[in-house]
Amino acid sequence: MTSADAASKASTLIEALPWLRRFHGKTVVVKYGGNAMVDDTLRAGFAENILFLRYAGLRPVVVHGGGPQINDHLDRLGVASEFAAGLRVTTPETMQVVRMVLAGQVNRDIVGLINDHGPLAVGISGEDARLFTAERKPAMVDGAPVDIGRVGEVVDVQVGVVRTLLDDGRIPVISSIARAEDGVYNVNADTAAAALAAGLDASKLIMLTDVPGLYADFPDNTELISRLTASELERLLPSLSSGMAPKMEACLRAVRGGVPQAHIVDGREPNAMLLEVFTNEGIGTMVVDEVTEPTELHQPAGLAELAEEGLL
Ligand SMILES: Nc1ncnc2c1ncn2[C@@H]1O[C@H](COP(=O)(O)OP(=O)(O)O)[C@@H](O)[C@H]1O
Ligand SMILES: CC(=O)N[C@@H](CCC(=O)OP(=O)(O)O)C(=O)O
Repeated sequence: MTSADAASKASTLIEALPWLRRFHGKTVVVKYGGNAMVDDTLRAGFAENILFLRYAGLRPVVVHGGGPQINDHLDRLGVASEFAAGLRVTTPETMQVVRMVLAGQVNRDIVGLINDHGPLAVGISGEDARLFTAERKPAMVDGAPVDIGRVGEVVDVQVGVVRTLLDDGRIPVISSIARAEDGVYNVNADTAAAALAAGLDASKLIMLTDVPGLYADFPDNTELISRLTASELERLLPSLSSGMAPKMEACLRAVRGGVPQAHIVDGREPNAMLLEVFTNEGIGTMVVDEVTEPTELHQPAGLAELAEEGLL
């Protein structure tokens, strides 16, 4: 290694130090989307990043989707996938497939990837210990109500099981399925992650997806919005389409629910999560509440504070 390389590596580590202190012991909910998990190298990198967060002293919680994996399975069964307002139209038969793929396949795969490095991940479904309770979600398309079947809106979150796992040093990995009085419901994973982040009083919600962030004028990709407040987002929401609508709605819900920062980050970018948490600039799109002082968000802990707390 040249001395310039060594100096640059060392300065990256030093840049991370105040952020390590700031997020030490803090809960971070990471939403892992199906489109960001289609490649083996990316999946392995995701597991490493989650472990890095955990070993750096944060309390990461994974909420996963698996839309493309559900589509593949339905395809093999000869069933067409249908979406309305960014949500899967879910018949009782489709619900069986959603549950099987998310809880039986995708959840197991993520838990296995993390546990290749040590016995930390524990997979659960949102049905377990009544983590998520849902009500049927009404949907509107072009101003008219449409029946999207067993799609749920999370109306209650019982975080006890997740806290117990975190207190035990585990990494909870959660499928976006919820229970209601009349059976199980399909919850969009962005929505589930936001509800959980608010329920846990998480310090951050990070949504990993397959775009660098929110584009101002999608599909035009010249202007990426790097930061916006909850009320700016509220005004923008009606103009958003497809996958981004539930994602940004979820960010809004998390921030309004008390989560200080919600981020959209490109899961195809190696180490995206680490760059978001441990660097001064961060990456992607960040949503914050208007009452949050920008300095509070961008100011890592000072070295003097670190020394005071015995961390230096
Ligand atoms: N304004 C926008 N900015 C960026 N992406 C957008 C926007 N509007 C719609 N999209 C689409 O949303 C997709 C991400 O949502 P989705 O496919 O549901 O991802 P995931 O599986 O990660 O939840 C992007 O790939 C992009 O095609
Ligand atoms: C109601 C609804 O649309 N549920 C989603 C749940 C999975 C999901 O959200 O997966 P991604 O995060 O990969 O998009 C679905 O059935 O596809």
